[in-house]
Amino acid sequence: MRLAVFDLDGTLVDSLTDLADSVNILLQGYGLPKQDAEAVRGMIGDGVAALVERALLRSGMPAPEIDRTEATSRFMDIYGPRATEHSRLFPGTGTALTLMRDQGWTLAVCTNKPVTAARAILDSFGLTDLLSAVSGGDSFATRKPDPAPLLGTISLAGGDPGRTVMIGDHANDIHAATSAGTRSIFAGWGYGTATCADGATATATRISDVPDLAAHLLPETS
Ligand SMILES: O=C(O)COP(=O)(O)O
Ligand SMILES: [Mg+2]
Repeated sequence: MRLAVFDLDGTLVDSLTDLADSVNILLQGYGLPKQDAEAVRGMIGDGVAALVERALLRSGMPAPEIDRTEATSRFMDIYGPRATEHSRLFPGTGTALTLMRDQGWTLAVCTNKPVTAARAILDSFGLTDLLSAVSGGDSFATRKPDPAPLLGTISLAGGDPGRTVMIGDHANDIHAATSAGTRSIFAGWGYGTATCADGATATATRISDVPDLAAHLLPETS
């Protein structure tokens, strides 16, 4: 079988506005200045604790004046209920995933976002039934760029790294794929910068290009 493992934020879902709004509600609660969405965009990709840490630092609040664990839990309380208020699938996502599933691909998600939030978001967009495995930043002992969560997701989906392609918008996704021995497609429509594509097997500019590109990287009969 052929397996396609997708990243979530910046790859399947444009979640920037809800993440930025939640960051700003958190900062406001601490009496700190707001951050614009473009700044928050560069903070996404290493999980929620890193996002909170970066936002606090950028707002001028160095450790240890605010308890980071408490701030992260506050953030999740804020973000949880509003995670799909403005978030939308990138155009063509549902069609691309359905097409790949119909072409015989097994599909999975490996995100650094906490898995409960990831599952709720995937559910709200009706994607859960298409996916054989979903893992988050708290599903395994480590997060991307470590290959372990990707390898764990591949195993949960019943796949094999040599027959897997990872699709993601961050250098973490590409590095995890390289270390895990999978092919990779850099999601050029997401939140990463051009250098995040370094080392990727291929780059796509829109998700609608992924089915053909993935089939080219992993032909059915190879
Ligand atoms: O939670 C994050 O920082 C981003 O998650 P992602 O791995 O889906 O891009
Ligand atoms: Mg991402």
